[in-house]
Amino acid sequence: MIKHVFLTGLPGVGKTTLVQKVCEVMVSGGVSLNGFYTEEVRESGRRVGFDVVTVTGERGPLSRVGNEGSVGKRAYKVSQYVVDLSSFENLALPLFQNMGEGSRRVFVIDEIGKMELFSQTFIQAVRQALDSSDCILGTIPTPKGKPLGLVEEIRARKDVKVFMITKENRDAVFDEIVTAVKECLKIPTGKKTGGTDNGTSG
Ligand SMILES: Nc1ncnc2c1ncn2[C@@H]1O[C@H](COP(=O)(O)OP(=O)(O)OP(=O)(O)O)[C@@H](O)[C@H]1O
Repeated sequence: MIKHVFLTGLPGVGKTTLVQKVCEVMVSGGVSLNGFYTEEVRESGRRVGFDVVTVTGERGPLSRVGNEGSVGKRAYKVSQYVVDLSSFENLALPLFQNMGEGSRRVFVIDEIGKMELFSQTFIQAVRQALDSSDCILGTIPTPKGKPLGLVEEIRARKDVKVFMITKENRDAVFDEIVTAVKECLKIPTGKKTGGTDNGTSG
């Protein structure tokens, strides 16, 4: 029985767009939504960092091009970006406070990547969320370089379905993702279910 759905794939293949489209369908079917997206921030056509944007539209910086000094004590670097962990935690962590209290709720976690994983509190919150009754619709990076502990845990769970997204399959796989999320929420899909599925589709 699957409880959560994650999309993986190379940067820019369309994971966030798919999550947003799936959420639109779910909301129009009466499902409530919580969680956050990560959005790139551009200035004069150049990427200068990433913002965290909650599903209700609150926004704050996750990272910016710069040096550690510009963020203060709790700053970490990923490539040329300095991660503003306090800002990330202030915006993202409160969203996890009422996990599993609503019925038929999708919790968006876009994404669980290197920047977000500097926060141990976030890691603990995601672990709790995985064991709550909310359906997580999240994104994780493709395996590359050093394994990211929590991401490996997610991939290994029997109650998680992971879809591998490519530019070629991103339109075709949409209906399958909607069906998987409905299964997590126990919304009838007209499709027979059976056994556990931890496969990587696509
Ligand atoms: N089905 C689609 N058809 C056309 N363009 C698309 C489609 N899906 C996404 N795009 C475009 O591709 C770009 C990247 O999409 P998106 O941000 O969803 O990718 P991503 O995989 O989430 O990227 P990242 O890993 O960097 O967050 C965006 O400009 C988006 O508008």
